[in-house]
Amino acid sequence: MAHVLSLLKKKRSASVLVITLIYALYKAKSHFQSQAGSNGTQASSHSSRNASNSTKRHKRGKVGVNSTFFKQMRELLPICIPGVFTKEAGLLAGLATVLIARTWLDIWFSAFNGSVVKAIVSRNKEQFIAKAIVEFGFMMWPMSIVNNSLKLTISALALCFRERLTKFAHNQYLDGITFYKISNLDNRLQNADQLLTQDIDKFSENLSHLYSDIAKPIVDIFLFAYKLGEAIGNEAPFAMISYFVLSGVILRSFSPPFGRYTAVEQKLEGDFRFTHSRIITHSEEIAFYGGGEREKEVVNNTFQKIVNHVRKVYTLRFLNGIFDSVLVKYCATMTAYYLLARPVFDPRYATDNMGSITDDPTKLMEDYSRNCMFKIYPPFSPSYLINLSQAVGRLILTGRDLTRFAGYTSRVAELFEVLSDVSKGKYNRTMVSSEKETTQSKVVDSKDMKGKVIIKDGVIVFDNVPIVTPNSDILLKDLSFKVSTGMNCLISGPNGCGKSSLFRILGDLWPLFGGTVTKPAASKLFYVPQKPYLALGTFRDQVIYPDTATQAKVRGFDDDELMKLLDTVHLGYLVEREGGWDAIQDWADVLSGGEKQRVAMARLFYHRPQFAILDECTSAVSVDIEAIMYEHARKVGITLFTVSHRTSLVRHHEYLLRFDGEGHYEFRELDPEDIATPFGFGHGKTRQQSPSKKLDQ
Ligand SMILES: Nc1ncnc2c1ncn2[C@@H]1O[C@H](COP(=O)(O)OP(=O)(O)OP(=O)(O)O)[C@@H](O)[C@H]1O
Repeated sequence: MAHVLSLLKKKRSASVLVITLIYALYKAKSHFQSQAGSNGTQASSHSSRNASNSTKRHKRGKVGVNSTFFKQMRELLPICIPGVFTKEAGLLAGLATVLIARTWLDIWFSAFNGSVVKAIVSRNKEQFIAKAIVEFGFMMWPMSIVNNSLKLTISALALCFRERLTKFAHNQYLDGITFYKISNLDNRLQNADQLLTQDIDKFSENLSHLYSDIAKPIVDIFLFAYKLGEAIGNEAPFAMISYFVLSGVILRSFSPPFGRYTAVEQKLEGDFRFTHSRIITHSEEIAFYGGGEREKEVVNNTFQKIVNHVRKVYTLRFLNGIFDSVLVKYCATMTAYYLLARPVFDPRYATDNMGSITDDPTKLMEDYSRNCMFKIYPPFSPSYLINLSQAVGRLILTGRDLTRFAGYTSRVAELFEVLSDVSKGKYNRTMVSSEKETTQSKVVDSKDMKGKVIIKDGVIVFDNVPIVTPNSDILLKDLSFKVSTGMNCLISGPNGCGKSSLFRILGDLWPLFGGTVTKPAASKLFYVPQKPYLALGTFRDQVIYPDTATQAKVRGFDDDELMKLLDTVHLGYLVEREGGWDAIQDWADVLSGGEKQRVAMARLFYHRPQFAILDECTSAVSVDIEAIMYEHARKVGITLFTVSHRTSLVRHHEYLLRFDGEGHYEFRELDPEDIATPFGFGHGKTRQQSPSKKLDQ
């Protein structure tokens, strides 16, 4: 009686332990779900752009193995495996062959091990040598080759998938100016760089494993269930599989949404990476300001968010893992012991391969070891039951890992969706209303724009064109002016009034909401910014960017011709100083501010467009060199639009386009008075406009 009571007590404490564990898992899951949600929101709250990301995530709902996941996979798989006669399809076929070979070797090994155990138990030395030395010595080669071929094929497949996806993404991202639009007009993606580098890689890696993680267990389940059925009766594999299916269902309903946590983690990693890349990009400015401490605070805060998130995920994985192991491993082992021992203890269930009453002990040992004994040679297991359990267990764990994979899938699919939308001219943007302090997501489709573009040489005409920012703020309601070849135009106005925005519309960077723009083809317009972009490559590449050396040669520019361009901007000394045309340096660091601006002017003379937009691009150049460059531009027939506040530039221009920053502008001929008071407002016709308003108000 006392024994029964103590057993009952033990059972009760075991049940209490299990209930406590399930409760802890449930609490941790719900606590963490709310944390993960706020994490995503917190990480997203530092800008309106990020706010949209979190809104988007909420709208998209749970990241997991659901209909969205399968839809995303249907879109991504044809990119990874574009056809039957491709390298990827070949590798998949190869992988299937290797997987079948692996299963065959597992079956061979189970039978082989039984024979070795029998040889030992019956003290049969000849049989032992024939099996353990000769047969195994021969078979170890195919085992080793098959195992390593499996790893090789999976790695090759992952690389092929990554290559396909990355090249596909690059083709869209770097097609035209999609890369600009993704970060300036659409704000669904925050870290395109991370998506293109890390997330595609992780997705490819997981996808390549997925095939073997699903295909191999399925093949194994059928084969080993058949073999085990032969050995200990057909109900045994059926009972085992039913048990696993049931435990899989229980696990699925209790498992936290690891897929969503993976997506949040990737986003936090992207934010962290971004804070570091900003420090590298702006190192000089930060150093001058002595901003190290401030930046440290920012990067540490961003990093802390990752640490908190990952720590919580690990905790949850720990609790989930305990529950998993008990259910999938240990309870399964108990069930397996029971099924295996049944033919031995109950003659009704005995078969020729296990538990027959006439069996001698060595035969029983051989049968037992073949059917059950635990794994001794990873990764080959000598037992049907272990192989079967492992196959089902692997399938269940793959199902669980699928949620993590769904996280990567959702990020990569979102990248491709945004790339496709943006390249078709569809932007999704969160508008921030300062008056109502609200954010609102808005879809803009370039096809709905009423603006018209006419391509024509020798003239730039803006006819009632509104200057509207991507945030739908109207800087100017309708702008009209006409500049023909040879008529340089000076543009002035206070900061933020829309001078550069005008050129963004002219250069097709921003959509044209209305009116008509007449301009030459894009190749006949050239933009020179205040901070010139210096490319990776040789010194020659800086002058001819974005052409290549071969294209420059085709255009008739050898190094002597390029030297003449450099002499025009008084930079001839640079070639020798920097070690020749083929020298490769970090040009943004090596050249001074004025030198960079003069290299950009040499680049302008190399391209010799019909019209050039000079956006404060000579601010660091002395007035005399500036004059030489302007005269040269006129000599070679480049008509200039100059944004500048320098009075010295007035004499190089015929027209003035001036904004007052309150929605008004004037366009008129420059007259001698302007040299003294250059940008006096009101000499000519002034267009009155209401100040900045939202487009749809
Ligand atoms: N990508 C963008 N998204 C939303 N608004 C923008 C974007 N780029 C610029 N703006 C807004 O458009 C307005 C005009 O900017 P723009 O760069 O044209 O000014 P600017 O006249 O060239 O100023 P500055 O003389 O300082 O260079 C500013 O209020 C700016 O905040």
